[in-house]
Amino acid sequence: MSGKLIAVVGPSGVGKDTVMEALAAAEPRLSLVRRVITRAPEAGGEAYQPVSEAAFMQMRARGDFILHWGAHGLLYGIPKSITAELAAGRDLLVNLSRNVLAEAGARISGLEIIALQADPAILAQRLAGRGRESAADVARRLARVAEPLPTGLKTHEIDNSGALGDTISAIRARLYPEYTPS
Ligand SMILES: Nc1ncnc2c1ncn2[C@@H]1O[C@H](COP(=O)(O)OP(=O)(O)O)[C@@H](O)[C@H]1O
Ligand SMILES: O=P(O)(O)OC[C@H]1O[C@H](OP(=O)(O)OP(=O)(O)O)[C@H](O)[C@@H]1O
Repeated sequence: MSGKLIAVVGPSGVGKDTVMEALAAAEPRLSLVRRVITRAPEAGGEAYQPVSEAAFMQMRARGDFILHWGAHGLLYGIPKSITAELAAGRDLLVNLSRNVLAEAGARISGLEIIALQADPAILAQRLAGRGRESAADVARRLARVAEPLPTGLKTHEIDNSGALGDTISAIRARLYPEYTPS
């Protein structure tokens, strides 16, 4: 049976990368998709493939990406090779822009969406605490307005304002109905 692509989305600072790491560590069925990003290699956070803008454009022209988008002054690409991994039955976790979900749903069968939410004051606090961006970049991230989520896709809305462990249990229960919290 084909694997499912699980897209984690939500505003900057909501905890996408943190939740994805913890989920992949807890669920042996899940692997993380490594994104291609025009971000400096030393920026930290998720494991990504850092590339120059020129290299990104070349990869895009070659058709290396199944999805790509721009946000926060950066370019992001999802390698086309994920289709072979899904066909091999692997479940994959990927951090996507909310703006590419409709396209993702049209291209990839078995897409499920984890839409993370948290209170605005918590987002501000978490972004400041993360320390990856300047104060100006944090302000821009908080002001970013995304498209509403498309309808007709299998979407799980999950609140990550509380403890990380609670979020992980809630997501596992939604993705894998046979999961029982220990
Ligand atoms: N449930 C949580 N409780 C406390 N801190 C969290 C929680 N989830 C994420 N964080 C923290 O919030 C910050 C932003 O998380 P991150 O995963 O980078 O968010 P995103 O990828 O959505 O921008 C990080 O410093 C992370 O450690
Ligand atoms: O269109 P949106 O849904 O608002 O998403 C915009 C971008 O923000 C996130 O990136 P990234 O993980 O680099 O930034 P973040 O850690 O600040 O969320 C997400 O993965 C998208 O690439």
